Amino acid sequence: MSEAVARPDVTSLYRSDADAAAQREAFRAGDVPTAVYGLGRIGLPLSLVYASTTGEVAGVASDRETARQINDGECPIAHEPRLKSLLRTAVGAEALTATADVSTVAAAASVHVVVSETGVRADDVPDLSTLRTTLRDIARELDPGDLVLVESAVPPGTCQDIVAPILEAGSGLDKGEFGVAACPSRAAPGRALTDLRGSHPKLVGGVDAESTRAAELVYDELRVGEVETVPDSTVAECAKVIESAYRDVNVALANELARLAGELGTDVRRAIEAANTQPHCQVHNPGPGVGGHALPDHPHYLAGECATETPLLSAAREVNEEMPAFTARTLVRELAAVDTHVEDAVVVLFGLSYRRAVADARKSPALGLGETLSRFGATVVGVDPLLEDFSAFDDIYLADLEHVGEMDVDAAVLVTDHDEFSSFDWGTFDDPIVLLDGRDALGDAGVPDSHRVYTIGRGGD
Ligand SMILES: NC(=O)C1=CN([C@@H]2O[C@H](COP(=O)(O)OP(=O)(O)OC[C@H]3O[C@@H](n4cnc5c(N)ncnc54)[C@H](O)[C@@H]3O)[C@@H](O)[C@H]2O)C=CC1
Ligand SMILES: CC(=O)N[C@@H]1[C@@H](OP(=O)(O)OP(=O)(O)OC[C@H]2O[C@@H](n3ccc(=O)[nH]c3=O)[C@H](O)[C@@H]2O)O[C@H](C(=O)O)[C@@H](O)[C@@H]1O
Repeated sequence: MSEAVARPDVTSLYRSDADAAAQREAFRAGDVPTAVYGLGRIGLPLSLVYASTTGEVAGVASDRETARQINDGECPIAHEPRLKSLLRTAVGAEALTATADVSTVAAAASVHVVVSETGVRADDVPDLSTLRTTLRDIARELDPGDLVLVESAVPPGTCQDIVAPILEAGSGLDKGEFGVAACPSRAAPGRALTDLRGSHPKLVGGVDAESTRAAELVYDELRVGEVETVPDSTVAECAKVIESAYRDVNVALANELARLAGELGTDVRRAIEAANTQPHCQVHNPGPGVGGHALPDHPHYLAGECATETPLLSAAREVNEEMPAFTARTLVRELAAVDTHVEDAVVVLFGLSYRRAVADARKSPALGLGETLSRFGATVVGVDPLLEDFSAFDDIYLADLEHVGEMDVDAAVLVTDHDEFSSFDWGTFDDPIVLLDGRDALGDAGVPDSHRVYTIGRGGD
């Protein structure tokens, strides 16, 4: 008869005496108590990935009602494939327990995963206030051997200069008694679970080598995809915001080129497509603006504290921020071409969220476009079949997709290319209208010849 082998008692990972195999086994078995702080668009899917790996995770929600919802198996995040069913399974198996009681969870956990929201203030200075509060809560309960993993996007240097000092000050521990690593989330809403599991490598960089090692071990267990360790936490933080800056600059190039379409008298989208057949050329798509919390904010994280100027990043931001106004001016010109003054016009914005397939209006191009057209005197109506929170749009009228075709309108702007619009029958607008396609996505339903069409980057009829 074989004797049962006692599992070594491994409850924390940083500077653990146990060998790597025992640490991995303990982590997978749920013996290393883990907490995820922030159950939002990224935190909730991430906590479920942790839960399905370890069988036991505590999730900290912003308030009791959200915690109750999650514990009842109700999913507060919509339009995220497989999230609902995974949540029900995890809650049913008691693999995820949500609470708003940060202290109790922090006291019990030895791996602390921080997914608090970060952003910029109105003056574009990075706003880490929620992250700091979360860290102070964790610090009060921090024990030797604990590991703090920062998934939030942050300015380079944050783990070294802000996270570790807050944890030291609040815990009375010294650096080297606990671990800290930047493990920035690179997941995109709409495919969060797939991305978190491993569509692309997970970047992991610690404030010291032992933090990197322990963080690598965690993500190796969590993911089917590769884990890429980088020299330190600042490299990991920097890489994350470089990705957004690259995309912002690239889209700015596309938008600047698109603005030349009229004067060049050519289809710039087609030219970009042709240029991109050269593998070294990967120009992105022009559009009515760049929104969300990543591309507009992260360039400010990169150089905000540096004395060296970054004119390219600033110019890209300016070009992209100007796109809603460019779109509004283009619409005014197209309306004038059919003898309609903008102040007499009813204009419908199709898509209010910042990009396709998300229910999120943060920094959406539709905000600036709606404001500008309203300021010009137009009556602005918005339609978005995905969005649930329209509070940012209190100065425009709202309509639903089923009935908007019955309205008497002068123009429509396709701001966001939600799939739901691809089968919209533009012929339901009986009278000819101006149709401004911001995304080159008018769909399969055909556009009656009587409508006047202008596509950003391609030009007009
Ligand atoms: N949404 C996205 O596309 C991506 C976001 N990220 C980064 O992930 C971080 C989180 O972003 P999202 O999930 O989009 O934010 P979110 O706003 O959807 O979720 C954050 C949630 O966590 C709660 N929260 C924060 N700290 C908490 C604490 N200590 N205790 C309890 N609740 C707490 C907030 O109240 C909020 O409900 C940000 O730094 C963001 O830059 C990274 C990749 C993609
Ligand atoms: C390619 C991708 O999905 N990048 C991520 C990005 O997600 P985000 O939701 O901000 O989407 P995005 O596709 O970059 O779009 C941002 C904005 O830029 C606009 N946009 C984007 C690409 C393009 O060719 N043209 C364009 O106008 C979009 O319409 C949107 O308004 O930011 C996420 C984040 O950091 O929050 C990051 O994790 C994701 O990997």
